[in-house]
Amino acid sequence: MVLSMWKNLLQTTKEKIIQQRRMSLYSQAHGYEEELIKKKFQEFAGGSINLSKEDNGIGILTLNNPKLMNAFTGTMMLELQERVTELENWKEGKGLIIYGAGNTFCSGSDLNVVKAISNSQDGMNMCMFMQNTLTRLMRLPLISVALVQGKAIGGGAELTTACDFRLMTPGSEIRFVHKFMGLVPGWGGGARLMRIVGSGAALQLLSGAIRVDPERALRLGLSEETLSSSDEAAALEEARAWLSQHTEGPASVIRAAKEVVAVGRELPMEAALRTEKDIFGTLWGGPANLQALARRPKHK
Ligand SMILES: C[C@@H](C(=O)O)C(=O)SCCNC(=O)CCNC(=O)[C@H](O)C(C)(C)COP(=O)(O)OP(=O)(O)OC[C@H]1O[C@@H](n2cnc3c(N)ncnc32)[C@H](O)[C@@H]1OP(=O)(O)O
Repeated sequence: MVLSMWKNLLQTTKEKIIQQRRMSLYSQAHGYEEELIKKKFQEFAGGSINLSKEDNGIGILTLNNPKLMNAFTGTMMLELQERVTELENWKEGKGLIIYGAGNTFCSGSDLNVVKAISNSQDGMNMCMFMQNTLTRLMRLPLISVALVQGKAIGGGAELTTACDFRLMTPGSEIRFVHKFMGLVPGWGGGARLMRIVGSGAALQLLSGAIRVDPERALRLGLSEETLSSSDEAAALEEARAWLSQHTEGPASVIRAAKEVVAVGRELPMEAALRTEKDIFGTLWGGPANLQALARRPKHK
């Protein structure tokens, strides 16, 4: 009786955590017209967003539109949303690598789309669509890495900030070129960049549209490591090896570690502490915890 009540409580807590994570920032109440912008995106087809889920719990998300330096067409924005939903439902997942096809990361929105939706209503809807998607991406219970080869420009630079970590290859760059477009970031990249590098550095990168090479990125704490290879397959292998160090272990524990950090990053202290308590409760007395107790490991 007590056990079944405990199990029910645990289940409710888990559902509450999942619901919070998947919540969209914008709804109709904010003037957001999702169906309208989705219909518009359908008109601008090309490229794809591909996902492969590996047995080791690492997902590989490929931005695939190399003839436009992996710029986001309308259908790619729609596919990104679908792949994020797929990743939210991937219970065995522990990590995610995002990279671009053809040795370059992503050059932001397809400028043909930008031109065609340059009115205010479409622009706001596109902004809210991408903020919703990238916020859900950031909150995935997966440790995520942007593998930056070649260029991450505009919206591409913004996308890297929705990942937990950035790894750069020699000669690559991250550049917020928005000011040259008469804009500021609209996919949430400004707010996220500020939290990664601090307000002074973020302001410099945005106002100067500064080209951030791997050395500068390391200094700023924008990049975790400069990989040794610029070759696509070799760099991907290096990124896999880097990420594996952090994803080794039971999925329940790795996912919970990411969730604790994700809520700590976003919520005020008291709310973060309460959520941490809920996440802790999903692990305490669970299989990984009991097995560890039985093994009595020493951490020398
Ligand atoms: C504001 C933000 C948002 O929506 O919120 C955005 O992301 S706006 C988008 C911000 N991104 C940009 O403004 C990127 C503009 N593109 C560039 O600066 C450059 O193409 C680079 C990305 C630096 C790459 O230069 P690189 O000399 O290596 O190659 P390239 O210029 O020959 O590019 C190869 C082909 O890809 C196309 N291409 C590159 N980026 C594109 C983009 N974002 N939209 C549409 N086409 C694009 C080029 O026009 C070219 O096609 P053709 O050979 O047919 O000419």
